Amino acid sequence: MTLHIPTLIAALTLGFLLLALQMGLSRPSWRDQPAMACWVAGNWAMVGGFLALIARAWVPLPLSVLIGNLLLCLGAGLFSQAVWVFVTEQPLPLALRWGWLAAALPILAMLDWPLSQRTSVLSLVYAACLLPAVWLVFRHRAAAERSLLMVGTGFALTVLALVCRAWHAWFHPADYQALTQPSLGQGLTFLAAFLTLMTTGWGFLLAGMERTAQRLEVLATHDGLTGCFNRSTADALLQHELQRGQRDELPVAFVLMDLDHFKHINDNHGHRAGDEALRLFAETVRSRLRASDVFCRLGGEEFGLILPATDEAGARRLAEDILQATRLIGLHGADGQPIEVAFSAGLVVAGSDSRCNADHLYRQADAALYAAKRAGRCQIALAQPASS
Ligand SMILES: Nc1nc2c(ncn2[C@@H]2O[C@H](COP(=O)(O)OP(=O)(O)OP(=O)(O)O)[C@@H](O)[C@H]2O)c(=O)[nH]1
Repeated sequence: MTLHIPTLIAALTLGFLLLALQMGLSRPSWRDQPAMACWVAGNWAMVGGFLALIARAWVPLPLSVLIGNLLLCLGAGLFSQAVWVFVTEQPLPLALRWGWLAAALPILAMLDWPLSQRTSVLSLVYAACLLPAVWLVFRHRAAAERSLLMVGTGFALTVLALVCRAWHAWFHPADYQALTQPSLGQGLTFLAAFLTLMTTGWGFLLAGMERTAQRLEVLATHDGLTGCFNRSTADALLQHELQRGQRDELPVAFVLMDLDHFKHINDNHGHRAGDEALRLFAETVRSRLRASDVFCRLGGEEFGLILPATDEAGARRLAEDILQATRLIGLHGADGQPIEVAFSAGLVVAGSDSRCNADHLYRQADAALYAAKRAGRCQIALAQPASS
């Protein structure tokens, strides 16, 4: 059995071309997603590389070898760079970019080498271009999207196929007299290397969609400014925790916090300072919570804390601690003036035997908060124990 190499090259060229066209046509510009833009560029480099290899029937062989291999090397480097940008959200380190350029230089020196030796060395060069991406994906596997793990695995298989091709070309030079020579070994390693590389493109697209879906989910459930859960998520979580508390016979505390004289911060120091106060307050609170506590922004400068398995004494201790820490937030206005940040809070505890619902608890906490404001602010008021 042999594999017809010109047919393989034509099929792979078409495959990369279709992928590049689909990615290019699905969006006029990937400028806001540099990783995808990089992958699309890599696809075009692959198409160009294969076309240059095909063109050896009409152009001088050294030109076809030089341009074809430079473009294939560039394509592999761009795929690797796309994964790097996707995972780290940083541009590729300069040293790696120069490293890839240096990796492509031996092509110049190999123009008059026998095809078998050139194939062997170039296969290792392509593999080296992909290795940083494989290393990066598996290093970040815990945080990486599942589809990105498929990309990393695809790259690893490509590297393996390229190493096999390098080995095969070195030890079976008779199979590599010409690129179009019918040979099972040459055809299989060629097909395996470039087919795995092409299919990682679909995995990369899926990883991009997976990340977009995750970000949309965070946007739908969280507040963009502070990173807290938003109001609708808070309502659902409070109801859920109340039901769990009743089932497990454990109390659930709810603390409703409202920043004091927040309008003054906005009016005197501007909305940016107001936003910064909200962000710093959220950070201060978050640094004091247990993993099971739920922190949410209920609107404007009003925040809620849902504390499962927490009694009144525990909730009050935590709220006092947060109040003290909030007063130590060192925020300054543009004029250098210190900005005082403090809050008033209403605290309510749903006992393990109470049957109250989230609305009821919220109303009680709100009444207690109102009492704290009327009593002079910067304090925590306790509501009557919640019951149905
Ligand atoms: N900077 C900023 N301001 C906000 C945001 N959301 C709401 N606000 C402002 O927060 C202010 C709330 O003012 P008030 O409801 O009078 O509350 P307050 O000044 O804290 O008064 P007390 O609660 O009685 O102490 C309003 O000026 C809103 O415009 C936000 O996301 N960023």
